[in-house]
Amino acid sequence: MPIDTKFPRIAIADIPGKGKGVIAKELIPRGTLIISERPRITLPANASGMIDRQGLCEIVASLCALSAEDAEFFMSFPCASSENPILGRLKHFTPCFGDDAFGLCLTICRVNHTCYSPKASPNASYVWNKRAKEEELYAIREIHEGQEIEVSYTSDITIYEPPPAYLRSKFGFECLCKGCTRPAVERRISEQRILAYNAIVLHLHSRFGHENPLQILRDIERQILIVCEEGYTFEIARRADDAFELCALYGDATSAQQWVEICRDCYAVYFGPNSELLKTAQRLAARPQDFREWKRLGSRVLAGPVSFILFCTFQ
Ligand SMILES: C[S@@+](CC[C@H](N)C(=O)[O-])C[C@H]1O[C@@H](n2cnc3c(N)ncnc32)[C@H](O)[C@@H]1O
Repeated sequence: MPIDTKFPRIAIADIPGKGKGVIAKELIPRGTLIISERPRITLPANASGMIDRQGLCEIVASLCALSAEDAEFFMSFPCASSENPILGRLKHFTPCFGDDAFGLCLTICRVNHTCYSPKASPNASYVWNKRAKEEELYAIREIHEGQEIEVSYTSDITIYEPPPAYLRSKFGFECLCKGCTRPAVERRISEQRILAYNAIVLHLHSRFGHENPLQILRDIERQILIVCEEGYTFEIARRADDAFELCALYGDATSAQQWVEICRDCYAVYFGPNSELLKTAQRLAARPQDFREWKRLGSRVLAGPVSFILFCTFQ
């Protein structure tokens, strides 16, 4: 039986094989702020890697200050019998809050992980709101009533390591998402494609000014198509940012503006209205000429995004 929370659009429910999870109680449109939650406990970031005796004492003191209800909630997180009952549970609370702390949010920490894959990918993302000092969870896709809300615990594709190994070593669980439970051959194909993608984007910037920029833009479009097929929707923003830079280096205001509008719209959905990335993208969309290296490589008409990229961006 799902348990209601103080956030009206969601409930906590049992998810087969994953313990508890968060489900939508109603249709949640893309871009919605689903949860905004102040951590009950915050700890310095260095405590998240190696917790020493002093760190453990601080954690225990913080846990003792929880209300009986919150303490019970904390204890309901999964912990293997071989693990320390506090440290084993704390590993569920590692999202970083800003650069300097990690914390325990009682509801957001119930959100399970899914890898990016052609079968399924995250429908939500979390972000730390520095001003409000709250962790926020945004819907990055439309989420249907009854659907599980899932984020990725491994967001950075450019330091790609096959997610199951990373999850095992960092969080100590075997991932049961739709991507990881695909046949091995399908997973291997995806891994090869992502590795090839990483190799190409790693050298993208060093090609600027040395190769035909139209060819580079075509390569960027091809890479965007690959990541869309593999479910890594946020990569669209990263590559659109590269394309924006290239067009701005050649002083093509129209194309630069179209590319940075993609970044702006992705950041708004992924990071909410307060993000610095969003503000920068909004500023550059209004005046691409403010790019710090505007026209450094000359003056040339390039190309904006083709329609399939716009289509992928708004899925
Ligand atoms: C942050 S907690 C999420 C809430 C947790 N399911 C619970 O019952 O409280 C992370 C833990 O949830 C489980 N989990 C999350 N995503 C999973 C997945 N894709 N496959 C299997 N277990 C998962 C693992 O036990 C993991 O250590």
